[in-house]
Amino acid sequence: MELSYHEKLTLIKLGEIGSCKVEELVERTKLDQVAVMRAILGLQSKGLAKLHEKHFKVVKSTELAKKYAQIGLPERRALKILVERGKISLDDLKDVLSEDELKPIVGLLRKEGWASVRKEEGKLVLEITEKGKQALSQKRPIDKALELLAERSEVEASEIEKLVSLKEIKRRKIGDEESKSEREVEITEKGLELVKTGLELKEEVSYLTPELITSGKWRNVEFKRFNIKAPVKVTYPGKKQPYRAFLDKIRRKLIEMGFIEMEAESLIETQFWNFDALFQPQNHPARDWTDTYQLKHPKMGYLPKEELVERVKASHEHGWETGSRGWGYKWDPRKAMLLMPRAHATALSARQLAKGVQIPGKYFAIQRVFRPDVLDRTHLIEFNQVDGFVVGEDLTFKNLLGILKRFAVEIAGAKKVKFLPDYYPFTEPSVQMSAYHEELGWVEFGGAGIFREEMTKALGIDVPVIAWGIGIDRLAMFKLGIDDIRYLFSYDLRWLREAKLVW
Ligand SMILES: N[C@@H](Cc1ccccc1)C(=O)O
Repeated sequence: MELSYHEKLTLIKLGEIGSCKVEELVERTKLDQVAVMRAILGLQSKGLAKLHEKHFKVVKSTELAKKYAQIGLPERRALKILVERGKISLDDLKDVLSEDELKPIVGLLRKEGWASVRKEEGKLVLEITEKGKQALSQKRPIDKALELLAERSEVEASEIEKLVSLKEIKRRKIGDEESKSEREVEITEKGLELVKTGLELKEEVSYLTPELITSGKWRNVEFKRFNIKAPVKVTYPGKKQPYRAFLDKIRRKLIEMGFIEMEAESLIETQFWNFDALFQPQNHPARDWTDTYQLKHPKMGYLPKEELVERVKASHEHGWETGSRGWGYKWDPRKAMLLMPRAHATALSARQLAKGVQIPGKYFAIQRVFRPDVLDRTHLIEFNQVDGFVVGEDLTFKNLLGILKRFAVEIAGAKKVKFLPDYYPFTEPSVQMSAYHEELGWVEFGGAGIFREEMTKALGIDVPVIAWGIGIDRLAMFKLGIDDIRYLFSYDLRWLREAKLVW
């Protein structure tokens, strides 16, 4: 049987006396009250000790009791005078009794049979009796009760009641009644046996310290077991915003998979990087104000170095050196300069390719993007995309599907994936990917494809680039257990405190 150090110590001490009050065990073990109680309860649950709770009444002495113990009860004080003088009037008692005490004194003395009472010349006269003469040297039960109370200040009611009634104590205002309980512990047969067979009392420690290790003392101590299932007070330590934590986990995963994070300096982009560099024609309907936001002020930004702009222009107009015929229209640099909040994270991929990349190389970005929509439970005008690409000599469409599948498994925890043909102006071929989620069913996960040569060549890349863009907010909703996408940005303290992130 496994006993804690406190339990062992308590059991050994209890074994020495068999049974005692909890307080006594506190004294004997030199542990604090809480530790002893916990040990006793532990021993009790193992059948080694029993805790009995006793309820009883006590009488607590009052200030008056202490005073009376010194100067004597009123009737005794009166008796003293009587004994001295033999015969007195009430006035003679005024020096030794207060007004309150004076009132009932005649009745008291008579009841005790210590004095006879007569009227002489219209005045009450008290005269000592034989009994009265003896009384001074005798203790009545009430005198004994008073002594007890004065001595101990708290006496078990049953003890007092052997002398006088509690009613009498109260009437004389020398004691107040109070209920008390006392806990007594008793060792059981089983406990006694265990003590007899000898318990090894090793020092128990709760914390492993450097000193314990370096001194080698750890060999001689016992490590306290923690009950990690014990209920505790709920606390809300500071933590990351749940959605932020989710995004950070995705970032971590991608970094672990060997991806390099792309930089994004701002949320604002020129149309050049959002569209033109991606071979998206200037008359493409997605460039319309209904599909993207436009910046009112300032309206325009800067284009990159001329050489690059020229290549992009040539690609759009006639396909440049790619063998493609391009889109066959007059490319307008002023349109490319318009500023907008970034509408997809693929803009960052274009920027990275133009900046230069490691070949082979893998890149990603987690980016806030903006698109006009009507806000509701499942739509926000801003959301997050994870975009990325892999660049390398021999990459094929098959590699793309393999990577996407891995993503769906690693990021979404999907068991199955499905690819459907799709269209994007910047990829050929293009696919749309859906991931099967146990609870959500088929979830559209994102788009992907091989970047068109008209795009990559203009950006200075001569090898295949496979690319994808994934929307992760629906996944976040699921992981965070919410059914309203607006909650991702909620200030609701309760949600912020309690939202769980199970990866
Ligand atoms: N940018 C596309 C996704 C995509 C990225 C890269 C390649 C193909 C498609 C979107 O926002 O839907």
